[in-house]
Amino acid sequence: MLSAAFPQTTSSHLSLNLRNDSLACVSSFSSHCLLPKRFDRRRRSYKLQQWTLNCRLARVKEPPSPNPDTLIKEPHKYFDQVIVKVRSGDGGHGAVLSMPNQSTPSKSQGKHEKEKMRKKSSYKRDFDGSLLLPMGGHGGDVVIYADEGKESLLEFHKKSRHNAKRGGNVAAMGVLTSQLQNGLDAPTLRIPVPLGTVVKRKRGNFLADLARPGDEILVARGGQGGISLIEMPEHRRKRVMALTTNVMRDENDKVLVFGQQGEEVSLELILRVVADVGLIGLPNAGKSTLLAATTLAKPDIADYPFTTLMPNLGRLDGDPSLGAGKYFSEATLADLPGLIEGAHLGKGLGRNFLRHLRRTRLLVHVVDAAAENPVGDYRTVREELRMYNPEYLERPYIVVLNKIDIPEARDRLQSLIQAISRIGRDETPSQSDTSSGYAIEALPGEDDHANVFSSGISDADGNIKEIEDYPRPFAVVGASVLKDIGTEEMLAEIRAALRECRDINTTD
Ligand SMILES: Nc1nc2c(ncn2[C@@H]2O[C@H](COP(=O)(O)OP(=O)(O)OP(=O)(O)O)[C@@H](O)[C@H]2O)c(=O)[nH]1
Repeated sequence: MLSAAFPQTTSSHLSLNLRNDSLACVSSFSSHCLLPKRFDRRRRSYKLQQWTLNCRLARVKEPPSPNPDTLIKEPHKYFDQVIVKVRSGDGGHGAVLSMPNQSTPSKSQGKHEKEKMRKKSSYKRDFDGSLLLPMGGHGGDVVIYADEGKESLLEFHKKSRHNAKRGGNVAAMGVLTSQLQNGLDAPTLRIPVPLGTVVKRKRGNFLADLARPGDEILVARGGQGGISLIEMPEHRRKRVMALTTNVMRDENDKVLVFGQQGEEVSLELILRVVADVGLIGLPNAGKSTLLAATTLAKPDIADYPFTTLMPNLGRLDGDPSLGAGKYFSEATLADLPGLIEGAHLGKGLGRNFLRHLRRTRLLVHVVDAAAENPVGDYRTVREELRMYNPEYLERPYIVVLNKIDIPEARDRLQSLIQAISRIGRDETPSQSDTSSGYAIEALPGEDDHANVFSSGISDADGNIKEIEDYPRPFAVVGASVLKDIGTEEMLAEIRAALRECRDINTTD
């Protein structure tokens, strides 16, 4: 159970423990938990005090796939997936106006007085001379955009409703004057999300993949402002209609004065980390320590599992030995939360985290070389990847045998390197293998699990492929990222593998 693995010190949001067996929601953290109020069977969600958690059952087809029966009944907390409701602003109202009482200038009035009167009635006019009547302000649009400064979707769990402002009304006292202005347009509500956020309609329609800084999408258009109408007694209408068509004929016309309503949409935001390198391994292997040692990132590090609950990103500098070309070896590293056996079935939040691998082009397997069975641990993680999406096993990767500052690890380093190097197909991935596996961009709208049963899990004869049937690592290196032993060699291997991936990609 994940609950057993969570330490007391984890933040309050971890106190949620949601089981979705038999579509029942149970809390095992009784002292911390927000208790569910009721289950909405149609939406498969529970309304909690402030949060809506979606117990989505994975869509599955056939063994060895996870299916609703085989899914591990673990707490699911979608740190990187959230439903939000946005509402654009209503349009401001126009006004029902009457023409001011104006006496027609008599012949006896002087030129000066006539000019004064003309100025007084110099209403705003269109190019054809017709009167321009003021309009209500446009309601605020809602735009979601990718912002480099944002790291997670957590804030949307706390605040899931976002409303744009309504447009301003025409501020009129009922009489048309030349000073009348349009109602103020409401500002666009711009909602920042982390790079790599996929925006979908709640019912599944793909809208956008905000992968690059500045990518944005208009998700709700603000309502149009209402128009203004001139109210005139019947006998004077003819004259005014020569000036404008906006003359009120009967009471029903008043609906035109009201601003259009804004639209409300429910959206699903899904974060897929955009990184060149994905760090994977069992909890406590030292992934966060590796990230902190090689980049400026400051992930939480502790000697209990699941310290990392959100992918942390760090920027790896280029290789100085490459001179001007060093920038080509710069890369973003993502420290992904630890995988455990059964991750592909949802255990330890595994399915949530595994999807972050899809935009990486190199995997770095971090193995605790001081653990009881490092080779077994390595196999466990490979197996989880295979079960989740076998194409991840076609991706280039290197293995870092970490913690070699510990004597037991150091003593068996060579035998571990040999054992791990032997596991897998004796070739580097071919171009045909990589054409699908290395793709850094996901297909828009493609479901995360859509590839699980693609050709990768079985060979041409339909035989299930084992770990041994997938490529071997580019390199297996020993290091202690904590004590800075072998870090440079490890970085050199990561950069070399990255260059290799780039070369493969450019020849595709
Ligand atoms: N002796 C030794 N300890 C290390 C080394 N690298 C990491 N550790 C320790 O191992 C523990 C776990 O390290 P993390 O970096 O949090 O491990 P992780 O893989 O990110 O763990 P999760 O967040 O659970 O996935 C911490 O106490 C680290 O100080 C190392 O090279 N040598």
